[in-house]
Amino acid sequence: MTENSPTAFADRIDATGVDPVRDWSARRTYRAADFRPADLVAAKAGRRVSVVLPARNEESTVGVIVEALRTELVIGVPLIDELVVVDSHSTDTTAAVARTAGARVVAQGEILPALGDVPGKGEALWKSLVATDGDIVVFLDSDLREFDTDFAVGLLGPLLTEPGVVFSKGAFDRPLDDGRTVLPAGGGRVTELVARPLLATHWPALTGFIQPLGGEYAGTRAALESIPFAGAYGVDIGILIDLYEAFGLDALAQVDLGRRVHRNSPDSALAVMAMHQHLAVLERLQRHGRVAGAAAPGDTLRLHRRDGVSGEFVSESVAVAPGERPPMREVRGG
Ligand SMILES: O=c1ccn([C@@H]2O[C@H](COP(=O)(O)OP(=O)(O)O)[C@@H](O)[C@H]2O)c(=O)[nH]1
Ligand SMILES: O=C(O)[C@@H](COP(=O)(O)O)O[C@H]1O[C@H](CO)[C@@H](O)[C@H](O)[C@H]1O
Repeated sequence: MTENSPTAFADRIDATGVDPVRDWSARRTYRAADFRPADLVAAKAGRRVSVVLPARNEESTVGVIVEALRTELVIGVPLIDELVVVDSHSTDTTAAVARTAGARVVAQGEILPALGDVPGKGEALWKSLVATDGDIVVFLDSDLREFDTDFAVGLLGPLLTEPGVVFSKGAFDRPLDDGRTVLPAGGGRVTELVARPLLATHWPALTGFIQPLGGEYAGTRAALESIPFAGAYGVDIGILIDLYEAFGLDALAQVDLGRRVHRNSPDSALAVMAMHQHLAVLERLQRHGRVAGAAAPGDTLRLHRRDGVSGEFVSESVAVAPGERPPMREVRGG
């Protein structure tokens, strides 16, 4: 148990009105613009940085992302020491496009073959730890549109400059591409309908994370190699929960990366993704002793939006206490 572990961390507003999540957010929310690549190169102080892109059938976007990272943050300034694409059983030209753009491409199935291979993003990220050697590892999705290398700079910022921070997660606006146009909001459907309510119920301390499922995050190798990786799309929420349980909230940070546009899957695919969240959370409820009765469930849903005036993210808390009524026959004395 760390000084910030759940049993020590007052997960909800206490009697004095102190809101620990709001205090954490004020202390550990950064902006990509807070960090300059050249300053971060100096801050590396001998540490190596690996950037990993898990990619399954991303031929239309992976090349642009790799080329931008290589041009600006490998050749332009030596911030990134290795740029690796994990080819996650693609059936298109993802591997060739990524290689041509300058990435080292590793086939997911060829890493740790003795341990077999499980389809899914979680396997790609877990195996990437074997295929890379950086002291800090940055994960970026390969289906991003409008990619900006500030995503990597921002995520590396707190890890290279804030002692004690072992993990940083991207925060951003989530437009929704409905196939005809890109709507300004509406993305992050599994986040809003599944992950955020699950965390509000079981891990209120993590409700300050604006995008708990976003695929853009970074961690120290030591921290990432100390926790299990949930399979498939449960990996993202699993890493967040397990690093919180192991290192406490103040070791985690989030960085405002602006706006994130990616390929939006159909609802049918999101149902499977949603089930991955439930399975990852259920496993962690048991593992971290948050079984029923160990702690009162959260009763507040913290919603985030970008303020039109300040341009900063603001949050509002909605009380959620549905309660329950007893069987009517008991009320009637039956
Ligand atoms: O089996 C898989 C599934 C997904 N991905 C990658 O993981 C990232 C996030 O997946 P996806 O875009 O399908 O999720 P979404 O962002 O739509 O929730 C993308 O770079 C995918 O190419 C992967 O490497 N292996
Ligand atoms: O945030 C979400 O709800 C989902 C789906 O996003 P959209 O509704 O398609 O914008 O996307 C995220 O979730 C996946 C599962 O954790 C991550 O792997 C993806 O990187 C992330 O984009």
